[in-house]
Amino acid sequence: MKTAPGSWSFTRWTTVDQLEALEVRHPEFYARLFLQGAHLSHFAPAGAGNWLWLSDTARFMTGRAIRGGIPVCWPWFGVPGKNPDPVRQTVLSDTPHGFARTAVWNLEDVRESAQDVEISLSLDASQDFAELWGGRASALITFRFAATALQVALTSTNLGRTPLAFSQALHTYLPTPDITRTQITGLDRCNYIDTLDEWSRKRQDTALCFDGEVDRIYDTGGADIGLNTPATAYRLCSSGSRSAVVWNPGPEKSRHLSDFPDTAWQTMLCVETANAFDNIYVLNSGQSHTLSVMISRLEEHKDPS
Ligand SMILES: O=P(O)(O)OC[C@H]1O[C@H](O)[C@H](O)[C@@H](O)[C@@H]1O
Repeated sequence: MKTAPGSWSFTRWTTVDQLEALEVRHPEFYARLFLQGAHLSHFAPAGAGNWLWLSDTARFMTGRAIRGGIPVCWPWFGVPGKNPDPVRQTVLSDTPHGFARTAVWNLEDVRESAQDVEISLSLDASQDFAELWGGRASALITFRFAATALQVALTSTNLGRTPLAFSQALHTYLPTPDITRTQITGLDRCNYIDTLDEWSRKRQDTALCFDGEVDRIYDTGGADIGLNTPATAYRLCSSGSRSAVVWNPGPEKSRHLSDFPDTAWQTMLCVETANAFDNIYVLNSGQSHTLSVMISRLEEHKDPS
């Protein structure tokens, strides 16, 4: 059922510090979605805590990326200079992760039912970002919240006359009670770029465990990814994605990160649904591409160790 503003049953506008957000209080789940960055900070089925990690020192300020939740990195991922030529040539800025995560998106649609809520936001990147980027494109993002899963789908459309290259990520921050007892499955036998070892190419032979800083771009070919923490297990099923970025800043880098407590690396990690480096994609004029992830989680369980 599509509903107009004012007739929403579960969704309402709210303001957090300087930022406007939509808050969904559905009997089955809670969510908070900021217009700036199309940034989801909270998703929690009834009776559960936030499935997403959000920094205790996150700031909700105009033009500032929120530390935690799901930042949208678009139309480029990472440092522009590290992107392959077709992406780098379009970028006119040094800013990492594109402009979408600090741009104000437009509300397109809210659909509510007894089972789920869907919210769509759009960003027109055809003119306003000309100082930062040489492309002309639009982005449409749809969040679908339900008791058992969170789904995010980001569609990019090339509005220009010539082919346009993109890198991108749904930069999901997830919580763990203890990063040293956290494991990622589904990446074994995948090749990856180790950005901490001069961007050398390596192969993952086992499940991925953490014993310090990790910053890697995996070639997943679209495989599902599992995350096992001492408290629970997540499953991330993607489509339109050929990369996964796994990031934990470790103790040293944490001290220099904005809006990030020094010890927070012990209780978070990012598993990013992406198309990056070798897996950038090029859209012809008028063509669209959708990147999506569905995140589900087991009930919290007692630490087995
Ligand atoms: O600090 P930010 O710009 O939000 O970036 C945070 C992190 O994002 C990604 O995971 C990159 O792979 C990391 O190299 C980067 O440090």
